[in-house]
Amino acid sequence: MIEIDVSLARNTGFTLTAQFTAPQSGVTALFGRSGSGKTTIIQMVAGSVRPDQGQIRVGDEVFLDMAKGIDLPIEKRRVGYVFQDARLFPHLSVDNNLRYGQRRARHAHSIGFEAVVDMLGIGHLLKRRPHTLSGGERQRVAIGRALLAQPRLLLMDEPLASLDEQRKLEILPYLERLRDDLKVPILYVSHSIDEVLRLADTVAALQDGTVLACGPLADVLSRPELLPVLGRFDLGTIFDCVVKSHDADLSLSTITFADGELRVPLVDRPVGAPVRARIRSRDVSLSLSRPIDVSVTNRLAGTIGSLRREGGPYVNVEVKLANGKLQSLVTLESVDRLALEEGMPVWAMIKAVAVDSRSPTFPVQNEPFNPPSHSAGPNLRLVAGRSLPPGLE
Ligand SMILES: Nc1ncnc2c1ncn2[C@@H]1O[C@H](COP(=O)(O)OP(=O)(O)OP(=O)(O)O)[C@@H](O)[C@H]1O
Repeated sequence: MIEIDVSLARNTGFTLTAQFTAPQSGVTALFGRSGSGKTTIIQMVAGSVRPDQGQIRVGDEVFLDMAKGIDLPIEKRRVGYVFQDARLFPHLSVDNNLRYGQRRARHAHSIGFEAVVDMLGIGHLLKRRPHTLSGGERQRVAIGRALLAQPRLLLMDEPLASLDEQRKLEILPYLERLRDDLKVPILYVSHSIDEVLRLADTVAALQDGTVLACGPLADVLSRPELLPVLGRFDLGTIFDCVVKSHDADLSLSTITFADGELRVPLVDRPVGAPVRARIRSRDVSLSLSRPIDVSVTNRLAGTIGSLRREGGPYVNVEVKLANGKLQSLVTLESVDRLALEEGMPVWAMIKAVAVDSRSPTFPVQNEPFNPPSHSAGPNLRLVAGRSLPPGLE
């Protein structure tokens, strides 16, 4: 396990009191708004910032124990650090930047040069100097350099933050390969829910220097405590699913999870592949009877677990499914009209286009789903089996 229990009062008035544990495997995202203390925590893990009090342990290795006077020097911590900007040596070629990382390794080389170059797709860049690379290429080299120092833990501080959307999409698959192919645990700082959703196994959500929640991604991202971090309209439910089938004509896939199936916009992964589906609470509506003549594709039967009044007209309804649960954000008016109460059976309805499905293993849909344009008309006709009504042609 990675165990962090630290406190620090900055002279700027910022106070950090963070306690959480994360598995010593996979990606743990430190997620929160700007200024919540994410970077401060990883600087403490790296050893460049010392807390006033606390302990940091990674597996058997105690990095820091202020009470016992233990403060392992930076070089003995064996952590790799990737910053927002690549910070490569400008006078060295890509090859020599990577070799520099390799020379810093004080341990047996389990991560080989060729493997890293191959995994990050930087073989063709080896002779080039950093200033001739794109931002995304530079970041891939920086990651390679950090990995070749054979870290026991990789710290990544918003490694995509300085890149435009296109470059981000370019680099995400490499990060996914890193996560899946290497056994190096990663602490990943981000304030992007999309990145977290795509990369993280565990999430520690921070606000104003405290950890609001920490645990498996699906569990943490659906917790109401996350409201200040995610905002009301981004709270939701995450299901770990498997691709069951594709319907290319309709541009839809069917994915299955513990509580049934969902129809979602076509997922670019083979049948049998794992995908994560994220359903925002605001995209889930409720019905007391089995919905028949509605356009909504996905319907799940459950019972109301709880109703929680939010600010304004909103009520968050937790719907218990046979195995899991689903959050729905409705108005107080609807709660009154349907006389919703705990224990009541309901149908939860989710539009197919509202399900954001991403692969925890490989890129799926990098772009938000765009509703079909009129050129998708033939497919729509296929669904209906008849001509579209005038005006929709
Ligand atoms: N060296 C420093 N001295 C004093 N205060 C600092 C220092 N570094 C950061 N802070 C303050 O500590 C707080 C947390 O900063 P930190 O960089 O950890 O946040 P963050 O969550 O990583 O933010 P961002 O997403 O913007 O990078 C902020 O209020 C910041 O102003």
